[in-house]
Amino acid sequence: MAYQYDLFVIGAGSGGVRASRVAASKGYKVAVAEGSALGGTCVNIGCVPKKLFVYASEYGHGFDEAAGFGWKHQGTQFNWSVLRDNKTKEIERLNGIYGNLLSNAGVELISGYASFVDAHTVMVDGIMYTAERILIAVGAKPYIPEFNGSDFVVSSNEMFFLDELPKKALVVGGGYIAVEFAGILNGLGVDTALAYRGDQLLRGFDEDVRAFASEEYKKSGIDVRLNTDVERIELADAANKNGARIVHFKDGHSEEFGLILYATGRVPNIGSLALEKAGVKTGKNGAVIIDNNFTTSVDSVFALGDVTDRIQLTPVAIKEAMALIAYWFDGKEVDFDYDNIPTAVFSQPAIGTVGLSEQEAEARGIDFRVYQTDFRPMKHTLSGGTARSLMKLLVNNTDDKVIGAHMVGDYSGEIIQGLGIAIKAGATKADFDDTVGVHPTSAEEFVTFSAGSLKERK
Ligand SMILES: Cc1cc2nc3c(=O)[nH]c(=O)nc-3n(C[C@H](O)[C@H](O)[C@H](O)COP(=O)(O)OP(=O)(O)OC[C@H]3O[C@@H](n4cnc5c(N)ncnc54)[C@H](O)[C@@H]3O)c2cc1C
Ligand SMILES: NC(=O)c1ccc[n+]([C@@H]2O[C@H](COP(=O)([O-])OP(=O)(O)OC[C@H]3O[C@@H](n4cnc5c(N)ncnc54)[C@H](O)[C@@H]3O)[C@@H](O)[C@H]2O)c1
Repeated sequence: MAYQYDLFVIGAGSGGVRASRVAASKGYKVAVAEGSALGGTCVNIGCVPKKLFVYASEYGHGFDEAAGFGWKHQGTQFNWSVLRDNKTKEIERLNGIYGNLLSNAGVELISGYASFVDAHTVMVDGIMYTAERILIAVGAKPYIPEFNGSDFVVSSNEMFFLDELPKKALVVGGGYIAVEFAGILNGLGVDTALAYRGDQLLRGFDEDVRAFASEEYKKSGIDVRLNTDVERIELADAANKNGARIVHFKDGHSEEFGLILYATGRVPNIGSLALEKAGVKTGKNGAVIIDNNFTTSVDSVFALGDVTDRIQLTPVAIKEAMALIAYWFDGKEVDFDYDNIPTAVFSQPAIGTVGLSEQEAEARGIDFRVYQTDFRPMKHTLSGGTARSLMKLLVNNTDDKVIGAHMVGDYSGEIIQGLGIAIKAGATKADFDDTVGVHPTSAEEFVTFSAGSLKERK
């Protein structure tokens, strides 16, 4: 049977743009449907605007720190609408670039939300499109638990377009988004509380990293409240929907906040797809079930990125798209390595991590040793700041290979990328030791760890 397209991609986000553009450049006839702005979550309401906000909020601390270096200024003023609108202009510029990338590659862009008609047909705005292959790359959306007053909270989506910044905010959650936005708000001068229901923030990260980061967040001015859960929320003035909210916590105390951000996870964004019409099976939280080659329960339908609920990171969605392209065009079975994915949390201070945490290495029964240090970064000898940095290296005793690297401190995200290459290439502790340090940097600690830094493990 002849189809209109070789490939129809649903969603022009991180994974969908890469897959459609590369497939078209290799000769496929490709269309991509996008219901919102080009570039998806990362470009519009994720990584990129978030990082711009992080830069903005770092200045909030920078003015204070500058005095020790001789700078004097007469007070400071922050204008939220300037930041918000400059950010939006930059994102619109990026939307244009994504449009050009797609059209230059010969991809047909169809504006609107697509839904399945059958295993080879989708519909957008009442028009049917047939394709030999259909790729689901619709990403994820915020999950907010339902409770009395959950209508009075916002998700990260709204944080990028607020009319104004509140004086006092509550962030609920303990993952990437919660700690990043708590840092942003705090740096921009908002009195910020971060409430997490568990014992410690950032579940899944190395325990030393979690404890250290949490202390640093407190030092930076965030009111970190662990073992804290919200019972219900109400408007302070029922007639003013945009006004203050009163949060009633489960421990019985109540408090007023101008804004409440729920950063309680993200779930696959399958609501508009009518997957059942194609027979595509889903699992927990609606994640599209795929095999190693990103093929769903239906041979002609594929899925990648956040909608599969594996690792929700932009470079992962992009790499998955490239692996799928190699599978389609070179017949190469996919062997995607989900180990050793470097990642950064752009909190303040930032966290960089790659490889195993101490707890994961223990759980795998590996015989390993840990080098660890924490120190006052050179900048703070004059800044008056009290922030410290943490660095940690895990080494397998059997073959001397470095199996994990973790850092809390300025530039962690930048530093961890290089360590990711070394660990992926199988570098040993001896290779790290043989590498000449870059002086004076924090990063050089990773190549100068000696027996004196060995951690005594329980
Ligand atoms: C606040 C925040 C900060 C983040 N920061 C980082 C970071 O710093 N680094 C990092 O690596 N990752 C970060 N992420 C995660 C990253 O954004 C995602 O992992 C990545 O965007 C996933 O790409 P994707 O292609 O799976 O989906 P997306 O990029 O979400 O793209 C999916 C697209 O599909 C469209 N769509 C949905 N349904 C339909 C339909 N039926 N028809 C047509 N189009 C549809 C959507 O509008 C969207 O444009 C962040 C996420 C958030 C929310
Ligand atoms: N820098 C980055 O690379 C970056 C930044 C932001 C997001 N992301 C990606 O996006 C994903 C989603 O981020 P996220 O922070 O929303 O999710 P997350 O899964 O990292 O964290 C969700 C948090 O909400 C808590 N939670 C869940 N249900 C709750 C409830 N009912 N009440 C109170 N707390 C609850 C969880 O315990 C957890 O601490 C991340 O896992 C990450 O992969 C990456």
